[in-house]
Amino acid sequence: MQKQKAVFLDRDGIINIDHGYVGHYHNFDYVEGVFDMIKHFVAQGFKPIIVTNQSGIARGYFTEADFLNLMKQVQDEFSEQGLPHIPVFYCPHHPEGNLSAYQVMCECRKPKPGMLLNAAKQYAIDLPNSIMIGDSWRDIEAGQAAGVKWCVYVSDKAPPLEADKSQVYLVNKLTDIPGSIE
Ligand SMILES: O=P(O)(O)OC[C@@H](O)[C@H]1O[C@@H](OP(=O)(O)O)[C@@H](O)[C@@H](O)[C@@H]1O
Ligand SMILES: [Mg+2]
Ligand SMILES: [Zn+2]
Repeated sequence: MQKQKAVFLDRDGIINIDHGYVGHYHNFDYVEGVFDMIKHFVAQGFKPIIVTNQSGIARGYFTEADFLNLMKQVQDEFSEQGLPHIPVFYCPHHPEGNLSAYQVMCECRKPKPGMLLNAAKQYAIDLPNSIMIGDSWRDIEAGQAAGVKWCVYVSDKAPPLEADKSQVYLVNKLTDIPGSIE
């Protein structure tokens, strides 16, 4: 099967403003410019895929059903905005979660690359030509561990002192992401 390059997208802080454990659509505010940013990468042949830590589920702040319902509404908005369906890979776990079913040291919670590797298997993704965009350094580490070509760190916070900043674009906000990344 022909492999395709992906743009892996963090959710909270990239798709929506990270108000902290956003589990319901009434609290879901889209980041300015996010639809155009995704359209831009789609036009360049990247398959958008969301990879998101959702420890709010393990912490009992909202249920997995709440999350899935929220993401259905987000997909409806993507479609309204002329975007394709965007696959979502999520990690509901946390090692200190309150709900035992989700209280695990899993392989999918970023900075581990599990969600990106699963997506790559499921969608025949060309990881060495893919991109990871996130607002937390753990997103960048997940992308680097998965072997993507470039990462984009969207934050006004500096990377950690010991960070490996090779192949990472550092931008303050989404609309500062360069038009072409290679
Ligand atoms: O940015 P993504 O991966 O899409 O989702 C992050 C969220 O699950 C939450 O992740 C939490 O981190 P902990 O999971 O508590 O370490 C905090 O950063 C919250 O502010 C944030 O809303
Ligand atoms: Mg985030
Ligand atoms: Zn997990």
